[in-house]
Amino acid sequence: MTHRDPDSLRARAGVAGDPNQDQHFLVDDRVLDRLPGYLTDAGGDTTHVLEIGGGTGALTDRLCAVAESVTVIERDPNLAAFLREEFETERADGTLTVVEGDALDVELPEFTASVSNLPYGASSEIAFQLLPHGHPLVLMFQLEFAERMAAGVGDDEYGRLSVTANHYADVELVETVPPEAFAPQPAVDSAVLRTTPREPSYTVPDDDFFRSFLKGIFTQRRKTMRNAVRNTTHISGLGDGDAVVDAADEELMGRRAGSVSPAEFAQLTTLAWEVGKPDARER
Ligand SMILES: C[S@@+](CC[C@H](N)C(=O)[O-])C[C@H]1O[C@@H](n2cnc3c(N)ncnc32)[C@H](O)[C@@H]1O
Repeated sequence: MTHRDPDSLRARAGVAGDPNQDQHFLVDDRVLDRLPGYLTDAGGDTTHVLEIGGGTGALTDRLCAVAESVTVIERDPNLAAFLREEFETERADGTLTVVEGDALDVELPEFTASVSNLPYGASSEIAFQLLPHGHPLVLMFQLEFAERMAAGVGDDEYGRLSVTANHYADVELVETVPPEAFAPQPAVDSAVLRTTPREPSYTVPDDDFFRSFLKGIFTQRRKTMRNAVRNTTHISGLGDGDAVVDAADEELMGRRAGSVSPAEFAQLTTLAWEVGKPDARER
């Protein structure tokens, strides 16, 4: 199947792309052609694919070819107007809906999967808004961020982002993408992550407390867990860090956060919730 040419789309839209608005359009056909495959090869449901940040529509075009329906959200009014005009046929036959607005403000439609080349300035917020929906995602990020999301325990990049993302899904880095694949070119390499939703193998008593506990601990990743728990009660909201340290496993308290698995963090969170008097319990 022939697809719309990314350079012709940019020419018809009459835009160069504004890096200050996170506008880096994909112009490499091979990368564009591979992106929907990361979803369909893994059996992802293409009934309703959500794309965040449509730009000039090069990816939108590829998604319309594989999905029953697509909704694209685009913040820039000029680009949203261009998408409406360029994809008039797809809109008329019900394949495509164009939503003009900020992905962090608009109400997201029901979707079965998302494939998006994310605006990097909001990629973390958008990813963590999408992950709890429990659908497969194929998302382009800055490489460094993608590596942190996909890292496993013991890896250099393992941290709060890895544990939080792993709570919702298996995360794989499927492709790194150089700056030359985009126009205008970003300053850094990019990477595509595929997330496959699943229930975590552990439970936590309160998701918000789990997140703030992790946030606190990983600000002190070079310290022992003992000191990290004690020193970060202002972030985690723990009333009594010492009680948690006293009740927790000695060996675990002597380690550093980078070697503590998501399941061990969950266990410690449960203990902290029970003995550490977190603020969140009072809500
Ligand atoms: C990295 S570009 C990707 C464009 C296109 N999908 C492509 O691959 O060529 C990100 C797009 O998101 C838009 N954008 C930036 N911030 C946004 C936000 N908060 N909500 C929705 N769209 C946003 C930008 O205007 C830009 O068109």
